[in-house]
Amino acid sequence: MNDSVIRIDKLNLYYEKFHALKHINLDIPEKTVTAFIGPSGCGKSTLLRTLNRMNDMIPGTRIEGTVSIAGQDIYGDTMEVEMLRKQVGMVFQQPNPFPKSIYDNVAYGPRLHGIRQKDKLDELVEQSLRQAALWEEVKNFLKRSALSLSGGQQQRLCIARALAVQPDILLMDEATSALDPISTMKIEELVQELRDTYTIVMVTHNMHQAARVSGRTAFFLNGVVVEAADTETMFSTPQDSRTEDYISGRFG
Ligand SMILES: Nc1ncnc2c1ncn2[C@@H]1O[C@H](COP(=O)(O)OP(=O)(O)OP(=O)(O)O)[C@@H](O)[C@H]1O
Repeated sequence: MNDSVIRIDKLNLYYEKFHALKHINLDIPEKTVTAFIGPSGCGKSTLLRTLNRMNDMIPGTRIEGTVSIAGQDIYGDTMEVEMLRKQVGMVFQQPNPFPKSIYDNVAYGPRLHGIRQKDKLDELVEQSLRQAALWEEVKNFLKRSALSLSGGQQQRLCIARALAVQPDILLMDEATSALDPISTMKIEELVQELRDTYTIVMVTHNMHQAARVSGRTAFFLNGVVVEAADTETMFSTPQDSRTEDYISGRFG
């Protein structure tokens, strides 16, 4: 396992009185794809959101314990949330491009962080679209509305937008579940290309997807991480009978 870049220690999360995450201890290795799997409502997205403090936006949420990224406590007093979100990008289930041009979607983050020179922006836009395997399809239409793209292209555009601010970590919350099989395959291939450069954490309902693309898997049940292991080990020799029941399709 690569060195851990994210360390989650004794984490509890409450939505008002509801105890959604219970005493989570989990290390997430850098430059690896880690998959969160488990039945609906078990806390996968909730844990993912704690990693870039998206849960701050949900009123009534309270956490205990620590999450540190590259050694820094992200809930500590000195953490700047804007910088955290630059370091930890996120892609959601539904592609959500801005109603702007393809170019402006990708340039949005860099501009927000103060980059104004056209050459530099052009370079970042091209590089990000190439990394997201979309450049060849859109290079002649960069001024076109992002909303004119197909769902799969929109999702790759959202990945390009996330990569444009040069994050270290990319969070993907069921990023292919709204896509057709071919677009899903393209995103999976893309994730495999990105995994040597970025730390990727993905929530997926699809165990086959977890097995195909991740190096590490964590299995969740009722707000608890039951087991975390190398994906191959988890799928071939799960340690906990609940993991075995889930991956063999007995529930969920
Ligand atoms: N904003 C919220 N307010 C209150 N409860 C919430 C909120 N978001 C999630 N929950 C509850 O927390 C629990 C965990 O939800 P979460 O979305 O993290 O699960 P999940 O494993 O990602 O599920 P799914 O696979 O269906 O997306 C669920 O019981 C859910 O109803």
